Amino acid sequence: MFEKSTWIRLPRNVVVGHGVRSAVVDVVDDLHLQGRPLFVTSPTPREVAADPIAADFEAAGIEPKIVTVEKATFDAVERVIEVAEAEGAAYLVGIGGGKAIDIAKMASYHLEMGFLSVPTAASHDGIVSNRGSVPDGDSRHSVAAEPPLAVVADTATLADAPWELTTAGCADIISNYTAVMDWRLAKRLKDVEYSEYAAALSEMTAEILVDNAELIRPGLEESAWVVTKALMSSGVAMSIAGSSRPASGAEHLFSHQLDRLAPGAALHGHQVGVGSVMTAYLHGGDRGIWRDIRNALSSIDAPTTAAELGIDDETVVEALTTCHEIRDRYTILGDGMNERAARDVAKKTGVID
Ligand SMILES: NC(=O)C1=CN([C@@H]2O[C@H](COP(=O)(O)OP(=O)(O)OC[C@H]3O[C@@H](n4cnc5c(N)ncnc54)[C@H](OP(=O)(O)O)[C@@H]3O)[C@@H](O)[C@H]2O)C=CC1
Ligand SMILES: O=C(CO)COP(=O)(O)O
Ligand SMILES: [Zn+2]
Repeated sequence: MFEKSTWIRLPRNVVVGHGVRSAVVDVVDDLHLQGRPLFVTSPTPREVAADPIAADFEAAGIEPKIVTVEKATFDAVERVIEVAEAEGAAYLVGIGGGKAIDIAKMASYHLEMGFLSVPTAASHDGIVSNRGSVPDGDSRHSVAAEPPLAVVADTATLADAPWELTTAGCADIISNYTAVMDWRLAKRLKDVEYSEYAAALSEMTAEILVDNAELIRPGLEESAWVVTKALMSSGVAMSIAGSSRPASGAEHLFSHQLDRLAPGAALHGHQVGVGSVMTAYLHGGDRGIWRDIRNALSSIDAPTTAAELGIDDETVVEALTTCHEIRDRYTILGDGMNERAARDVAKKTGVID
């Protein structure tokens, strides 16, 4: 008997483009959301987007409450939940980079309340996904969270954000190549749950981004457009899969371990990009696609070496040899690399000297 079932939760409205920030209030209306919103933001995004959006709401007769978070922590999620309850908020709006959006996403999951994602940085593919990532003890990887009811991505705001945030978003997408290789390997060796649609979408997203790499330049609003569409597509692949598998393999394990060993040293996307160069080598050896990945990263100004990440060589080796323990996710790292093998791959790919 056929007993399979699936439940894919995707945003109902996706609005991307120049100046669409002013459409948030219309999106709320289109979704028939009633009552008082709670905006979750962080300091810079508050200035560049949350305050102007609040003014639009006020002009429409809606008085939003705003909470500003400084760090992605569970305390911050708790505080947002408390304020939402105390103020009788009807829905949340996450306005900012990954920090603000993840906190809003996780608080709304707990509150069983809808939320809207309004990214101010094209820095990673969590802007549309059903995954939230807030450090919890030693753990750094994402967990299930509320997917947004809508995403409103203003390319004018995204293009004005620091360039390295955009290159981090690009590198997060380029790393989909190795994430999918790991997922297919795990399917073959461990028969893990696998979706060919999600894998193909994730791969195609990386391919389209690489094919359009010449459009990704600082100060070009079109870059924000190309990258944001790719981030959306990658987030949708995760929602179809019901896990971060299509966009997170061993290169993400490596990055999560760097977050523990060298907190705050580099951006998520930049770390996964460098991880992807090395795990591509592990998959395909010298004739594999590791050079293509490295060249794609270089072409959009993303780091390809430990030095460019601002992380020392020994930390890279330590992360490579220990990151398989981070979570129960089978990848090319298997049950772990020894130090000699880790040093070898990092040297052969030019990540360390
Ligand atoms: N859910 C998921 O699947 C994923 C989640 N993540 C999580 O996302 C976070 C990383 O995302 P990231 O966006 O880099 O982090 P942040 O939200 O911390 O943003 C990075 C920096 O950019 C600033 N910023 C944001 N928007 C603008 C803007 N328009 N102009 C100027 N500065 C701006 C922020 O300012 P300020 O300091 O004032 O806030 C901050 O200093 C991590 O917490 C990570 O764990 C990462 C990958 C996937
Ligand atoms: O960053 C992600 C996808 O790009 C989410 O992956 P993780 O589940 O490994 O945190
Ligand atoms: Zn990522």
